[in-house]
Amino acid sequence: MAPNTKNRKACLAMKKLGYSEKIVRPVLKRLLALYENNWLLIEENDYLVLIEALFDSEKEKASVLNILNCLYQSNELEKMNHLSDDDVEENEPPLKRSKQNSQNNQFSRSSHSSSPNCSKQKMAESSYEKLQYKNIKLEGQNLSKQYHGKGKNSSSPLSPTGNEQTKEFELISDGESDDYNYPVPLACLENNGDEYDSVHAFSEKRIITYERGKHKVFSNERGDLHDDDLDLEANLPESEPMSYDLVEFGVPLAVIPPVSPRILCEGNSHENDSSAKENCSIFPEVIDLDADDTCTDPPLLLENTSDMDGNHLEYMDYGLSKAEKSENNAQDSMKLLDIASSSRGEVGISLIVKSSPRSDFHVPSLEEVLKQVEEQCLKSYGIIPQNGFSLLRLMKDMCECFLVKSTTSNHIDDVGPTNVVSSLAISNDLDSQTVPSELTDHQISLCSISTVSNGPIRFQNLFKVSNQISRSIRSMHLDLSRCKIYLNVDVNGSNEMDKNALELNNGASSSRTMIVQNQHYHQYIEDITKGHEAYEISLINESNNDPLPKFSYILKNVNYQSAYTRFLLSRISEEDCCSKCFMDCLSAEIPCACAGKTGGEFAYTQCGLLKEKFVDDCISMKRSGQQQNLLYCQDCPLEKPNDKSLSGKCKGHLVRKFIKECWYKCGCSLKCGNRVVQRGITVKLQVFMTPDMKGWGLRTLEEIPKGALICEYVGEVVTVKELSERNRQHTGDNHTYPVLLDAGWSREGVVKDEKALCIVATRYGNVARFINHRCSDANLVDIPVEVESPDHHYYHLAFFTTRKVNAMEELTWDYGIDFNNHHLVKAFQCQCGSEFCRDRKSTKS
Ligand SMILES: C[S@@+](CC[C@H](N)C(=O)[O-])C[C@H]1O[C@@H](n2cnc3c(N)ncnc32)[C@H](O)[C@@H]1O
Repeated sequence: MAPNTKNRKACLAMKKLGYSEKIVRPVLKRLLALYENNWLLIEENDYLVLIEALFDSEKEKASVLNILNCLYQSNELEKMNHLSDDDVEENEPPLKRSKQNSQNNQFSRSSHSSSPNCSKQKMAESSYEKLQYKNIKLEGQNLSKQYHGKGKNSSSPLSPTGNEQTKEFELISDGESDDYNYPVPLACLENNGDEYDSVHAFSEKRIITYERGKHKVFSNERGDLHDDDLDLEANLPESEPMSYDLVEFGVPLAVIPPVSPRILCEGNSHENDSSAKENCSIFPEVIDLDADDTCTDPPLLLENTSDMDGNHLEYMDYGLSKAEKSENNAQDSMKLLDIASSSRGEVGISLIVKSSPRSDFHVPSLEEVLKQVEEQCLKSYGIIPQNGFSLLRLMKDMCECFLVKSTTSNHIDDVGPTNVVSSLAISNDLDSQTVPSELTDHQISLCSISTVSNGPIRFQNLFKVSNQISRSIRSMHLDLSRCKIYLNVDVNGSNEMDKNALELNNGASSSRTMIVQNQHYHQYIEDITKGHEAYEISLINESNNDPLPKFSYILKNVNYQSAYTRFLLSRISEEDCCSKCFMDCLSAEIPCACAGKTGGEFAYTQCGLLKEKFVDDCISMKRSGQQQNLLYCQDCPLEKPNDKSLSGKCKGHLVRKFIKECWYKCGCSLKCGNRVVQRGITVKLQVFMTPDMKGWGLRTLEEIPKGALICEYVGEVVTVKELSERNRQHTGDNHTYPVLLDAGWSREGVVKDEKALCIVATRYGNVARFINHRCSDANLVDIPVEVESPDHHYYHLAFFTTRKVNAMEELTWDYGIDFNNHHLVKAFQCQCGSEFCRDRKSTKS
């Protein structure tokens, strides 16, 4: 398909969601530039990235609107009065309008009272509100009609309680959406008779529709709303035999692949790419069926030039179509961003900034520039600081990416492993205070070359990476963040080395481990999450030939057949939620209701770590828990699932400290007080084969401070009954350990085994499924986090560090196993190696 047709298709698809072509085109153009005209990425998941980008651009517009409202006073925008509603509607997509309506209602209330004199602003706001209100009403009707239609027609085995679902939905759409700004996903229900054939996801509206076989599944990001949670097995046609393979390849609900991920797999043979792929066939690569349609224009050769060592560099221009280029060229003869690689595998990023001549030009400190740009990025793109965003990281990622992309051929053998290790070891010599007199192959260097002349100023950054890296990027993990960057300044021809050497990972000079792994491993996967997590999580096996773990990576829990985790909004009382929270609660004078759960104070510090005392309390409750903090239920579901004849005498459940996340009703997510169990991992982690018989394990490649959130334990939510059923049927899962959600039993009385829940991450899970057990002195502690549930029948489990963890340390948590008296699953023989190991059998052996 020609790009033009693709353009049209995209605009049409967006039109269905209420975005006019006028809005879509510029956003699409930006995306195409960003994704290097890779339509596949844009079309994936029914234009998910485009929808997200549209939301983002709408957000920006909303803030501009606020500013405009204020400018109103100075009459500068008087003419805006003449805009008709139709004009506004044309530019405001309905999806966005309903959301903005809710937010606007909140803000306008306060602004009315705080600025009584601003009458024009008030006028603008109230007419805006009217407009918004009109829209949400209409959409609400639309939605319930659509939904009821679906409910009635659906014969999905996924909906065992179809009536209930309709009831739940009515409750939300009729009464509460207005009050609580419930982001009801309207437009995506407008199916127009077309079948959904893949995952639909809306980042803001948080709806995902997913169809498997003939069934449609609707859910929002919080998993709380309507219709069916994923019923993995019941959802398969009856004629299809239920096999694990089917499950592994199925796309579970809530898996929203943001981009088509690229997996680098290493087989035993480097030459044979296809065999490498086979090795990781559990993570099937996205195949570009439409390959002919993608823009296949070869990269444009802009100029040939040489690097500092006189090596030939090929500069390529990325991201702009020919038409855009000529358009740009008319205004600007200089290219903005060039990436170059030399025959020796060096990579250079060149950023050219044109400005008018200035006599006071001086080369600024690189640190200052980076800091300022980072701040601007955080503001402009709504990046969450906790996610560890840094410009250097971005540049590093870009270089790595470039190298990976440019070295998929078979040149790996060019450089021997010993060679690589030794040269990198030199580059990582952070002790050396002397600035090298010349840049060598094994240094990563960022050079700033500026020439002051009467003409425009040319400012160029050049990022050099050694050729060895490019050749062997697939065969080792290279952590560039531990290298130094030297700023080399060349002003008016006089070459002066700046003393301003920077380390890429600010202030982490204490951890000087260069993570270079030997080439003789059996398996390597660059990113087991396939791009789902914020950071790649690699997998490496240097120890044996064990098969790769078979599971599907998911970002949030999915419900297996009978597990019930949907909660009605009406069940959450006002004092238990923060319906009015929209800002950063942590800086509010009075903590919001969520803090009530953690003694009136937020569990987190301003910088997002758990407060030290809170961590310590959780650790000590857990450690002493085995003896003291146990609660006993009358009729314990855990003690009798396999054998009904057993007494069911409770062996005690641990009392837990809970964190309450503050986003259920207000949807304010990370901005708000207690941080949401964050799905993105903020440190680089690696799955590795443990040398001590524990199977795969998880380690960190970076130092982590105490109290940092690592990840949530994500998997299938199953009832205790279902779990024991599975255990009876299937014995093949050697390395699996379910987590029992048992914290609510003390308050709720008896929970029947049909209702009691566990999280199992054997077939579906996230990175937490690789975290091994360590008795007592583990470096992680699991803390229950209440998000949507008003009781403790269902909750999330999040892992936080109990102390500072060094790079390359294995991450472990205490499963709380009583090795002499195990509950649902047979305990393994503990190999944790802790001096406090509770498994007496294994400490003896
Ligand atoms: C949640 S999984 C952890 C990942 C697992 N090692 C794997 O290879 O997939 C739990 C399983 O890992 C193994 N395991 C975890 N901690 C262990 C330990 N301290 N000693 C021995 N085996 C352990 C057990 O087989 C357990 O059932």
